[in-house]
Amino acid sequence: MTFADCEPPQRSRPVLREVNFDGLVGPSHNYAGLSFGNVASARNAGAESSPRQAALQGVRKMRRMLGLGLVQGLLLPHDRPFTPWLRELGFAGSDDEVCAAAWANEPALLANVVSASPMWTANAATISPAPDTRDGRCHVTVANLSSMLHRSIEARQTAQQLRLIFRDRSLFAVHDALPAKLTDEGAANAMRLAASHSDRGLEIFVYGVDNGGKFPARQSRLAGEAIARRHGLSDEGQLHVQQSAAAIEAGAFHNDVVAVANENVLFAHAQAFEDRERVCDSIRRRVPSVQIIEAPADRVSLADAVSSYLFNSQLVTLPDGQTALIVPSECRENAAVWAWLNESIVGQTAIARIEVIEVRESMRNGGGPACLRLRVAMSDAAIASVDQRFMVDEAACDRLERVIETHWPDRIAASDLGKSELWAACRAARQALLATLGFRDEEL
Ligand SMILES: NCCC[C@H](NC(=O)CCC(=O)O)C(=O)O
Repeated sequence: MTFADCEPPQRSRPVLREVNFDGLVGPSHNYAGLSFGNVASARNAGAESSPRQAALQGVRKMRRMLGLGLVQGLLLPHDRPFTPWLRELGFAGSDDEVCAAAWANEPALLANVVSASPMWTANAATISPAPDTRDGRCHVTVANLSSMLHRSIEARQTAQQLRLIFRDRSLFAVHDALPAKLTDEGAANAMRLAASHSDRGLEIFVYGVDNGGKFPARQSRLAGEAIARRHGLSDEGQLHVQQSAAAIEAGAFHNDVVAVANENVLFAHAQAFEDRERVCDSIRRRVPSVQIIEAPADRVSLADAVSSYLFNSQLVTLPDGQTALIVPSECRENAAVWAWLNESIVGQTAIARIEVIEVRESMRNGGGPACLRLRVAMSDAAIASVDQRFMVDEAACDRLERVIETHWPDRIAASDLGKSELWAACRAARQALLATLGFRDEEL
């Protein structure tokens, strides 16, 4: 059965466009090696970071998207070091005393509340656009990110921002994070396939299973099922798929390291899913117009997919209807990946065009172009309803660059994490950003 068979014809169906909300890289961006199973994070543990370069690379990415005619939004860095969390663990005194005591007690505790990990907004929430849901609203579930300690701290502040952005409750429903045992990493493990953004879609939830491998599975099946239920998806409109154990073992800690979808195009590694044939058959049955573009393992190994982040590209529809793949520059540096893309993909498949962008600072923590954005398909009325301080145009990029250049630390070395100068610089930088964008203290 396809959607066309079971749906009444939709009258005056609004046109939806995708908005990408990029996470602005926070002033505390550093390499503390906190994400077990994320090979880039482990490899770069202890290296010196450049928060300023990282944030500027992010703004340049937003400019590129605007230049392509796409709609761009942003999510803000969280309060760091996040002392309320340390206080819950019993540390007391002034903010600096709390941080110093945590550092002296166990440096990793402080590293957790300093991490700039909210930049990867593909993990902020899972989105079900309006055409997919029973009540016709766009549903949003904040991710609990409970697999990794540093990321489990994010949900509270993320929820606060998403409620500010999606404030019109006739158009949006923002749900709190699921209970921690239902590990949920948000949109990085969800894909949507539909004839177009405006049509009713098939939402694919990809979960992992822990079966004695060396790396943890970070998304539970129960989380995807709970999200589908609370968002009001139909049975035909959801599919729950197991990520392949081989992909997790190769370092694909989220599905978006091995697969990405846009409208009716699915771009994936042949070893992305546990039961590939069955998954592809169910997708083809439910979305008859789907085009599945697969990288065979003999052209692109899982190791190449993970090191180049080929599938962590943004797959987008340009205003002229063409499909473009926005790849990280690491793809151009990988001979096998670059040859396959140019010989077999561009112009030979639905992917008409490739854009190369550089987000190297984020990549070194395992976050590519797709990790840095939360995509939300919305009608123009819904776009107009969001808090416009979270929408980005060229002038906003100019303002962001100025505040980053003035306030973001140039470098952070591992030993800097315990220094009060760094904590003060991070607080001041965020305050300057909030003031620049017109936020009052009590709002965030
Ligand atoms: N979607 C990309 C997420 C990358 C993220 N990296 C990190 O948190 C690295 C943090 C550190 O090692 O400091 C993660 O693994 O969740």
